[in-house]
Amino acid sequence: MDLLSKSPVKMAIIDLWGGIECSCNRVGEQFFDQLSRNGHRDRISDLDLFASLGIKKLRYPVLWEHVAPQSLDQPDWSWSDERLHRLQELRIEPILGLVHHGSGPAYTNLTNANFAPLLAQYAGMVAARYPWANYYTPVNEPLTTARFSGLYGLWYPHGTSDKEFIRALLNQLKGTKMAMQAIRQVNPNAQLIQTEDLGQTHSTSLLAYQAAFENERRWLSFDLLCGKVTPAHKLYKYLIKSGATPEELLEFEQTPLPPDIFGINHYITSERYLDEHLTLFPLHTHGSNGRHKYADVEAVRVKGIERAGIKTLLQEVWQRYQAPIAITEAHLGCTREEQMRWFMEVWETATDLKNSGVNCLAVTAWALLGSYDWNSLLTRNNGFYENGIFDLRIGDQPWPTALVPMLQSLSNTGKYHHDVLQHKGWWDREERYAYSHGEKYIAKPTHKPILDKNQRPLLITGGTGTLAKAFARICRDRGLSYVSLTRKQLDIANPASVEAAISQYNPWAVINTAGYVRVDDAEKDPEKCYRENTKGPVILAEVCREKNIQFLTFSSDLVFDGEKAEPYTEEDTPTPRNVYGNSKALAESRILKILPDALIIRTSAFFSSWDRYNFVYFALKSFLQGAPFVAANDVKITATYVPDLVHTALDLLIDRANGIWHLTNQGSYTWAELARLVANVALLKNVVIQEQPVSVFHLPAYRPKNSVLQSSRIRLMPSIEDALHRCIPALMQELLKQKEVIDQDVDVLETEENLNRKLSG
Ligand SMILES: NC(=O)C1=CN([C@@H]2O[C@H](COP(=O)(O)OP(=O)(O)OC[C@H]3O[C@@H](n4cnc5c(N)ncnc54)[C@H](OP(=O)(O)O)[C@@H]3O)[C@@H](O)[C@H]2O)C=CC1
Ligand SMILES: Cc1cn([C@H]2C[C@H](O)[C@@H](COP(=O)(O)OP(=O)(O)O[C@H]3O[C@@H](C)C(=O)[C@@H](O)[C@H]3O)O2)c(=O)[nH]c1=O
Repeated sequence: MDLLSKSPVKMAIIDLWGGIECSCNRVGEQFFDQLSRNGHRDRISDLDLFASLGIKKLRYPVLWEHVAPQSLDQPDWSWSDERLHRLQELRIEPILGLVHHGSGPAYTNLTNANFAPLLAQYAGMVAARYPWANYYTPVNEPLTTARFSGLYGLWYPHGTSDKEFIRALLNQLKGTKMAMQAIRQVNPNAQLIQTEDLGQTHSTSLLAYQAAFENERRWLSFDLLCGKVTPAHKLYKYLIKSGATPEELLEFEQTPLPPDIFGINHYITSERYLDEHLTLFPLHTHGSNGRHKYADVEAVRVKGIERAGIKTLLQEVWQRYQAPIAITEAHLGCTREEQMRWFMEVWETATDLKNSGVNCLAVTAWALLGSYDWNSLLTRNNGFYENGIFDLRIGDQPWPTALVPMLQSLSNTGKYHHDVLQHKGWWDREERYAYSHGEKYIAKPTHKPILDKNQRPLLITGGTGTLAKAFARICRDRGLSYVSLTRKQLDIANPASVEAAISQYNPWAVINTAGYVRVDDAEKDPEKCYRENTKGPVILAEVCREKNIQFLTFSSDLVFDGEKAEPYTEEDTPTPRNVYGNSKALAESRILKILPDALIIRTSAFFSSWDRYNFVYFALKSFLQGAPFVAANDVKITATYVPDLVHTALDLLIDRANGIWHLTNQGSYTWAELARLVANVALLKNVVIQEQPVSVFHLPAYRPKNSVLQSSRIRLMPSIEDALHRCIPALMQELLKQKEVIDQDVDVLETEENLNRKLSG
């Protein structure tokens, strides 16, 4: 047998690199510093976590603004010495970043002629300090930084003209060339990995000229460094008109310093769409180029626009420069499975290109620790956090998300399988659209469940229940294959019924939302309550253990007796004082004995606009009816917005979290205080809330005076007030449709028209 012809073609494995979001941009006199925000500045142990991913190289900051903030004569190398030494021990090759969306220390800035020579001086000092370092990105994304600092006025020196934009760009690129020359004085083998954000601009026919301009401009950093900007270059005249001198352009042409590796940073938002039909687009997307006013939106949201996508863009880089390429930033701020799908798409594309002859070296898992406030383009400290490969909102150390085992497998074998990857990412699904090319876009919500026979689904029990319906809805939105079974289809307390359903659907995880939730009825119907809340979940746990299936189930704040003055955390021992609470506490301990990997989420007091059996709905309905609302003022709880609970539970499940977790929205209120907050958020005046001790309700089941849940493990659930602002507009719409609930006393007109305007902000 001729082995050669038979042996399968050995697929090349590209390298996995990593990188920390380390922007240090200046806005006015304030520096926005990601390394301080993500705590890496004080947590060297992160480097060991990064090493565990199997990364070969790490984009690592030795920022000018950090080492020499006052002057180049007083550098402080202590931080970078310690870190680079540790990287050497960990055999991780650093790619040293000297300026990352910054304008340099306060004694320079992007439009200052001293920027380039001072940067070169700093770079020479870095190379002298770390002569063994072989890879450098002196300035990350000079074009993006020049746009934000010289054209859009967002970052220092806040320029808003082509002149300032081009000056900022040329100074960064001159600085890059001089920096590499200074570095190569010390280490002649030092390589330049020049990074740039790469996208493509699409448009209406009227704005095709602007799109063409932007599609040429995107190459400027690379073209200038490669000496391609000759008088024949399409943007040569624009550069001269914008203040570049023929001499300085000639110098770029005659002394090129091409990147050794072209670093491509590509985001789902990198591709843009320009459209002059302003009325079709929200105000915040409107802008102008001084000639036309138009909206600038993500092309991925526009129906009728064929995006180039990462493959085509990388092929364009290869055709244009015929040089080694690496994806130097692959990151998507989104839910867990979407982050995994995005990275896998970029990884597989780069691998295919490599195997089709494009010299694609690596993909960089970017923002390993996540990033802060990119939704305000790093101009505000609002604490808006996007997790990365590690999530900083879980645990007291960076929490390894489901992307960690994925990257470990990719760096090892180039391959990885997870059931959530079998589905298209939102960027390829119909529901991504918000606009249409040249006409108003009418969304067509898709309600069909996602069950694809090639995918192992999530199996949701208790299908007719509040939580089950919310899981189904959100699984659809997240493209997660699922099957939701009602009691009739799957009785969790009947072993045969459980075996049958699990063999039929072969789920990768079981989400048990089934249960007996009538707390007061349970006092006189304990057997049924223990059957649904204890026996059932234990049977599910046993079968999941046997079949090596993940298991998520829900418990309650009512496992506690409320005697404690402070909030209850996961460390507190359950002390139930009613049948319902006891049934839940019993289930928790038995399940964790059987299946320590089970994920048990304790939560409390649901509210959402997707059901009518919750306290917020009752209160709002009473207020609109002008009826007095009686609320207990001696029972303190934490309330839970069901959509937030479901999203976080799914992320924890995909991350293979286990044990007991407290998941409620942040904040604690008495029921009376919660009712008042509801009225305030709904902007309802003249409501009557009668504050009474809970005893007036004569509830058969004991209610703890304090069942406030707090988590010592997770800090990502939004506040109750924030959730009410997202819940109440839809709930009001729902209620205002019910004519009978309207009472003149509460200014209905105010309510309907103005309220929705105010509530939707
Ligand atoms: N609601 C809340 O505020 C809180 C709820 N929880 C917990 O969250 C989970 C979901 O609660 P929620 O959605 O509000 O409850 P619902 O009452 O809305 O839903 C419970 C579902 O479980 C089903 N069910 C009950 N027993 C079985 C069984 N043996 N086999 C299959 N299905 C069964 C019920 O079916 P059927 O309609 O046929 O009875 C119902 O569809 C429960 O475990 C609850 O204890 C925790 C804290 C707060
Ligand atoms: C309806 C209503 C309730 N309340 C207060 C009093 C009392 O403490 C509590 C009782 O209401 P409920 O019966 O809805 O809540 P309760 O049964 O206590 O709710 C529980 O449901 C189970 C399933 C859980 O697991 C718990 O987390 C919790 O949410 O609400 C008022 O103050 N005013 C009202 O109008």
